[in-house]
Amino acid sequence: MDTKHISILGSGNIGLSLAKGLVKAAILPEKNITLTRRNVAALSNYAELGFNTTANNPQAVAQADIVVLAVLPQQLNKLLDEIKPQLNPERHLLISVISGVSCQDICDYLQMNIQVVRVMPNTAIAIAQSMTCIATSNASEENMKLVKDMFDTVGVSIYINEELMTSATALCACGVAFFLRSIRAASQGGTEIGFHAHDALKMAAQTAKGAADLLLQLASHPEQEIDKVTSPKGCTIAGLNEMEHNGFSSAMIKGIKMSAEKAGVLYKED
Ligand SMILES: NC(=O)C1=CN([C@@H]2O[C@H](COP(=O)(O)OP(=O)(O)OC[C@H]3O[C@@H](n4cnc5c(N)ncnc54)[C@H](O)[C@@H]3O)[C@@H](O)[C@H]2O)C=CC1
Ligand SMILES: O=C(O)[C@@H]1CCC=N1
Repeated sequence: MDTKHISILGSGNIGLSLAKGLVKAAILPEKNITLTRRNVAALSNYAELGFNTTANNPQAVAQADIVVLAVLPQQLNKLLDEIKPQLNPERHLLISVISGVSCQDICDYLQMNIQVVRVMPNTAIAIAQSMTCIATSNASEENMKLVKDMFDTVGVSIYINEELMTSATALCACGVAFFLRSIRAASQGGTEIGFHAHDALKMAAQTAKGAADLLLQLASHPEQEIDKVTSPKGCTIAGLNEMEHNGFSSAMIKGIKMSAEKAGVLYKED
């Protein structure tokens, strides 16, 4: 990427994961990234690494070409009030990772026609393994490409219609937690049947990684791969059917629907 300066406003879980990913992927050096947080002392480790850290959002915007909005939905309006005087539609590109807030919501609140790209990464961005969905209603093709190139370097990214952004939030961003909980549950099962907890967790995590890679590397369907595991009258189908009798698939589907509904109202709820 040409030497740009990115300011991440609201450097909490996802903001910091993004910052780590950008540096790890050598997209930008620490000195070209400014991290803001109200309690700037909480960023002292990052300051030591060479990131610029401040509680001063307008100053961070003034330094930046790309401004990433990474606060909670209910914290957004106050942040926009604070930075509006510094925003310049000719210069700044806004990237919002905020769930449930449309590009139009941001332009309307700012009363400004500034280019906004909505991006939904997940926390695996810190290790360049994010599934990132990208949408806009007003950004140029050039800026969309710039953002996609950036997020392709820290995982896999796709363009989606903006209307699907809350669905993407549930499936991909919340999804990290869903899959982690299922790995944790598998490890708890493993401990019940004889493995020490740390071994069970490692075994469950590697098994999950292998299962995901079977789909990604072979481009096959889960049921096709499941059929290869389930020997007739065997123990896999016995365990799998027991899980289904207890609502395994149904629980996952209902949870994802619930998260998508909630993601859609986070901004409006406040
Ligand atoms: N955590 C995740 O996996 C993902 C989160 N998101 C979205 O990212 C946003 C942030 O989520 P998290 O990182 O989980 O929340 P978080 O609470 O960890 O981070 C938000 C940060 O913003 C700071 N902050 C609040 N107001 C501020 C202000 N005026 N100036 C500077 N800093 C301010 C807070 O102190 C906090 O550190 C949310 O809108 C969420 O929907 C999107 C994708 C994934
Ligand atoms: O839980 C949340 O609301 C945020 C959005 C997606 C992941 N974390």
